[in-house]
Amino acid sequence: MAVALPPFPEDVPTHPLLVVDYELIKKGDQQEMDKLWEAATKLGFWYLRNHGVDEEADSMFEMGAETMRLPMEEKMKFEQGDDGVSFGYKAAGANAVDESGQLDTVEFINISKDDALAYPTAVHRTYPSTVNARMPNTVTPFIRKSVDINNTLMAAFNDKLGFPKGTLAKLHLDTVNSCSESRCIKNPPAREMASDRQAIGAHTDFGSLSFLHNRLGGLQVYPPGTEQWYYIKPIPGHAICNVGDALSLFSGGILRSNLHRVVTPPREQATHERWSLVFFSRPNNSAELRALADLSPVVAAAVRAAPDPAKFETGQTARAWFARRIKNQRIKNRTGPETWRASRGTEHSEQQAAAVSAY
Ligand SMILES: O=C(O)CCC(=O)C(=O)O
Ligand SMILES: [Fe+2]
Repeated sequence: MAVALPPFPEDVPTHPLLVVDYELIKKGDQQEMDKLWEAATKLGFWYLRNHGVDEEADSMFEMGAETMRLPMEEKMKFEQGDDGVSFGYKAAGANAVDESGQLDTVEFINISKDDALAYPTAVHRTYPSTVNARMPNTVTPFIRKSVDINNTLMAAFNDKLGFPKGTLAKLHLDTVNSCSESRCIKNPPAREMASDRQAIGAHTDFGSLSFLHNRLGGLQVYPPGTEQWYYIKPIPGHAICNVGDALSLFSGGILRSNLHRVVTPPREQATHERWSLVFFSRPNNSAELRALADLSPVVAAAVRAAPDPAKFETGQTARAWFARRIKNQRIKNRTGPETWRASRGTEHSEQQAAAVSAY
């Protein structure tokens, strides 16, 4: 990863994101809070600067590279399986990227927050030696800092949404099990695959907040009110944050969980390996995914104004929602287009259909 990477090209369709300063958010700066709110409600994506996690992220990329270099046979001992569990290793081609069953091209290693915080006790599962070796000095510190950042952002949303203090915090505890995890992702250079392949298919994130680090382009969003995919340009020192389904549901749709995907990096960047790193905050496993209208008049009004208020009553716990989505994107579980449809979250069905045919 020490190789110099070609710059992100100027001539591809790119969507700007608001830049939120984490230090200012921590200080409670009102203008910065307003910017965060605008970003989270309109597009659901923003850049985060001054987050202080660059060193830990670099070490996580090293851990990822060491892990992906292990023999396939070794990695497969830690494979995530087909039962809706995400923790562990996922090989390239294990997931569908669309209704037709095209295969994804990324391999990744997912490490549970619960396992990292309790290490060396295995709460959910064990990991490859390359992960264990870096658990105390790399993985756990990265996860701790990421949890802190996501919790701080969630506290800001909590107040703007009109919830009693600590409402979202209680739904995202470190003391109960959740599907929260870190993910280090490797996508091979384009010469090793057809360049029109999707690395990760169009999706909304399954949990509450995602904190993403990438170096090369390839991430694209499908903004509301458009009918096109746009690249998000990676900017050094800027993480990319986005809202997932759970926060969108808790907030009665006020916070936006937007459709995105990963494709081959643009132009000259395509011939390079693409690495990315995410920390996903997800609710307590037992949390029910529904609009918390009883806890906030703001959310209650949003639900009343929604064209289809019933969609905020999922009848599913965070754990069940997540397992359903993971399980139905696994290619081994595919029976037909209905399996892909069963893997969907809060994606707008019309927007989803337009996005897939626009590819
Ligand atoms: O690799 C990226 O830039 C984004 C990854 C992503 O969207 C995901 O893993 O959910
Ligand atoms: Fe995502």
